[in-house]
Formats: sequence, C-alpha cells, structure tokens
Amino acid sequence: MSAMLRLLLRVLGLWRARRGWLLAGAVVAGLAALAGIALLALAGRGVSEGLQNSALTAGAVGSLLLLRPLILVRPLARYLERLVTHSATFRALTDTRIWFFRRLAERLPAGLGLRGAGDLLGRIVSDVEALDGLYLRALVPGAAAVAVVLALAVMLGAAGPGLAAVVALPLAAALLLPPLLAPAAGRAAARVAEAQGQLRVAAVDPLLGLEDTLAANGEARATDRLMRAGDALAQQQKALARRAAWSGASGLVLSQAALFGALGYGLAGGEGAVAGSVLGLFLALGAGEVLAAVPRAGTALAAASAGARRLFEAADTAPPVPEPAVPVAPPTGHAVRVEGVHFSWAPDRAPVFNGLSLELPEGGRLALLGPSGSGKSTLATLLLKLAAPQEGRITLGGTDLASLSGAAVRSRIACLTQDARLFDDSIAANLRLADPAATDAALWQALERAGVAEVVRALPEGLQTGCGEGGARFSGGQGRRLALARALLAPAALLILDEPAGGLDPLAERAFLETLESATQGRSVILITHRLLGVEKPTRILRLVGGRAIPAMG
Ligand SMILES: Nc1ncnc2c1ncn2[C@@H]1O[C@H](COP(=O)(O)OP(=O)(O)OP(=O)(O)O)[C@@H](O)[C@H]1O
Repeated sequence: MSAMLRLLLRVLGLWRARRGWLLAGAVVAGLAALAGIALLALAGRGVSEGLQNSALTAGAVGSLLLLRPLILVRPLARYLERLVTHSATFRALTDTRIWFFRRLAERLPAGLGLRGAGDLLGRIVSDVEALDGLYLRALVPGAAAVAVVLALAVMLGAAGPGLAAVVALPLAAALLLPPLLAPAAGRAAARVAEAQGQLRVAAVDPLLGLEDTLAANGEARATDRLMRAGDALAQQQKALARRAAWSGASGLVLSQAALFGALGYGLAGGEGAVAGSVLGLFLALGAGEVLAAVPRAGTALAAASAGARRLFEAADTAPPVPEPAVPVAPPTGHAVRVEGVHFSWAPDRAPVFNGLSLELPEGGRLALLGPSGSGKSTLATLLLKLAAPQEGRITLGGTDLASLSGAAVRSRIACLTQDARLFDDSIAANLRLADPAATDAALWQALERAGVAEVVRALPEGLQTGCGEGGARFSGGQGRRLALARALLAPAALLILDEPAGGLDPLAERAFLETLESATQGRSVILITHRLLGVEKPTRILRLVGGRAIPAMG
C-alpha cells in the first residue's frame, strides 16, 4: 500500500499547478452530495411529521416549502460538479502528457531503442488516461462520501446516538473498502495494464511495417499474435472485473445494513422512535446513492497506480546524456575536434570507438567512409550530443560538448539522414521545424537550393500541401529534397549528411549529391557514406576501421 500511496502522491504532485481546479471539483461534488442529503432529510422530516400528526403542522409545511428550491439546486450542483471535475481532469491529464513527453524526449534522444513505439504510445495514452480514475473515481466520490457520512452522523446523532451508530457506522465502514481492496486490485490492474501494453505492441508493430508484413505474407501471424494478446487482456480484465464486482457487492451489503439499522431502530424503539427511524431510512437511502461509487474507487485507485507505475518507470530511466548544471555560452567558432574518444552503446556491448581522433576545421568538408557497422552514424550521434563518449572529448569551436547544452549543440550542428522523416503536416510546417521564424521567402529559397521548388510550385496548395504520414505524398527523391530544404533552413554552421542519398536510384543519387554540393557551400560538412561517386568534393577523406579514423583515398 505504501508503494501505491507513494505513486499516487507523486501523481498529485504532478498536478500541483491545477490544485485550484481539483479542489473546486471536490468541493462542488461534496456540496452536490450534501444537497441530495438535505433534500432527503427534509423529505424524511416532512413524512415523519405527517405520520405523527393527522393535520399538517407548521414544521411539515416548512420542510415541504424548503424542498422546492433544493429540488432545483441539486441537478444544478450535479451539472456544476461534472463541469468542474472534468475540466480539472482534462487539464491535469494534459499537463501529465506534456511532462511525460518531455521526459521521454530527454531520455530517448537517439531513438526509441529497445522500447517499441506501441509500448510508448500505450504509456502516453492509456496509462495517462488511467490516472483520471484517481481523481474522478476515487478522490471526488471519496470526498463526497466522507462529507455525506459526516453530515449523517451529525444529523442522526442529534436525533439519538443509537440511531447514528446503527445507520452511520455501516456507511462509514463502506469508506474503508477502497483502501482495503486497492492493494489486491492493484496487482490485477498492473496485469491488465501490462496486457494492454502487449496488445498495443501486437497491433502497432505489424502496422508500422505493414508493407513488410504483407510482403512476407505475415498477416495470419500478425492476426494470431493480436488475437492471443486480446485473449490475454480479456482474461486479466475479467479478473479485475471480478474484484470490482465483489467490492460493489460489499458496498451494497453495508448500505443495506444501514437501512436495516434504521428500520430496526424504529421497530425496537416503538412509537417514540418512528420519527428518527423514518429520517434514518431516508438518509440511508440518500447516502446509499453517493456511497455506491465508493467501492469502485478501490479499482480506480488500483488502475491509476498501475498506470502511474508504468509511466514513472519509463520517465525515470537515466537520461543518456546529462545536461550540464550550468551550460557555458555557445562558442563563436565551429571547428570540430574529436580527441581519443572511447564509446560503446552499453556496458555489455562491444566498443564502437577505441580512441577515435579526428579534426574538421571551419569550412572543411570531410567524407567519412567505412563498412557497415563501423560506427559512422554513431559518430553523428556523438557530435549531435545525443550520446556521450565514455572517454575522450569532442570540442566545438574549442568548447567541450559536455559543457554545452544539447540544444546549443544542435543549433550549431544540423543533420540530414537517409531516414529523415517528413511529418504529417504541411510542407511549410515541416520546414519550419528547423527555423520556426522563417518567412515564406526563406522557405522558397531553401526549396530552391534543395532543387525541389518547382515540384512545390506545381502543387495547387503550394507550401500548405500536406506531406502525409512519413511524407507518403512525395516520392523518395522529392521527400529527400524537402528534408534537405529543412536542414538548409537550420542556421547551423556544420551539416552532417548521413548517407543522404542512400536508397535512391543511381541517377537520382548522383543528382541529389550534386545538389548537396552546391547547397551546402559555405558550411562545414561531414558526409557519411559507403562510397564516393566523384561528385562530392571533400577536402579530407577518412575511413573508420576498428574504432579509429585513418586517412583514405576514397
Ligand atoms: N541507437 C543505438 N542504440 C544501440 N546501438 C546502436 C545504436 N545505433 C547504432 N548502434 C550500434 O552501434 C554499432 C555501429 O553502428 P552504426 O550505425 O554507427 O554503424 P554505421 O557505420 O553507420 O553502419 P551503416 O553503414 O550500416 O549505417 C552497431 O553495432 C549498431 O548496432
């Protein structure tokens, strides 16, 4: 329980900025519940006065007159409760998603790594969504139920302490159900969240690689995996539902016990106890409605803590490249020196670099060759400060990358890879990722230099044309040129081109490399490639061999 409590308290900590809304929601919910209780208390009083006196007494008339405004207040309070609690939840969950996204962005700079897209999608969508139960299905109904039980105890206590004991005690016991049931439900909810994650991976993975799935006739296997994941989820959900049903039934038993208590009080007390008994019956009925939501609070707490655990698990992994506590000011120059760098991706992985050293003066054009797996892309990752060397250092304009913020490094060094992704947005929005303040004229200039302005001009919607997911609207070559235009827009002095023409047909490849040569004039360039076609004009050629760079002849 304490682990669960810690998780839930940490979630509430994330929602600190929304505490005004959250508190207001709980207060309005408490007031709405109390309005319902007041309504039934007045009705009970009116009925018991009527039972005791044959004629309508002033008290009975007063109660009935007060009922009228309360009948209106109650639905209004309910409406307000929904409005405020849901607004509070949406705001809190939005904050959580943004917080989680930021944490992921800091922790996965070199890509998703071993975490699948489906798994992370599940965490950012469903696990965050499960947190709404903490507030909407646990804290809010809990606050309302506590307010109601307290009000009942006071009102019935005034009528007779015995009455308060037989009615309010079973209802107060119902308040203990969520904390009692939550730990066991928590384990079931954790299994449901895990199974949901597996289902999402089973669905998203084959869809992300749909062409490959179809090409390998893998639909049947993908469907089978999906079905098994669905069955496993259904089984875990059934187990959780069983727990929810048990806790619902226990809550109902306690509400019935309160009703019987009121009835028994009347029967045992004779005529003098009728008024109290009727009041007790009405109040127990009214409280039953509010308390009906309480047993479910246990499962909601469990589901929220399972979601929180998965969220924090991903959010708390150590960032691969810690930011310096006080970053130094970015240097003015942009010469690069790699000095005795040792690097491996993980302690149990073979090192990629064993004392790598190289230099690139300002304005230099370095071609970096090497067989597959020799670490060419890894060097780009280190230069972009998306990973950090375990030994040695890399300097930019004489300043160690370790003492610069990642953002400062990436504002001086831009990268274009063969996998450069166009996002499902307009051409303009895709280009402005590199420079949000760029004017339309600057966009056109970049498109011109990337040799793709003609293509865009011919589109009816021009810069506003949507690219489709992954740039599906364009051919491979066109997409590459749009990505180049984006890289050119970045005000970076050093451009890393990682297999920029990879995957294009020989003619398109040559044409694209020619465009690159002219478009990147005036900047330092590191061209990562398997082979040189002769179009490139490097000032220096190095080959990566055995984790070091040696001069090469192309
Ligand atoms: N993000 C990553 N996480 C873990 N390991 C990685 C990552 N990127 C590369 N590696 C590993 O580092 C080693 C070097 O890979 P890298 O991609 O740098 O080589 P490369 O020379 O660019 O190869 P290619 O020419 O095939 O692209 C490989 O063993 C690869 O598995």
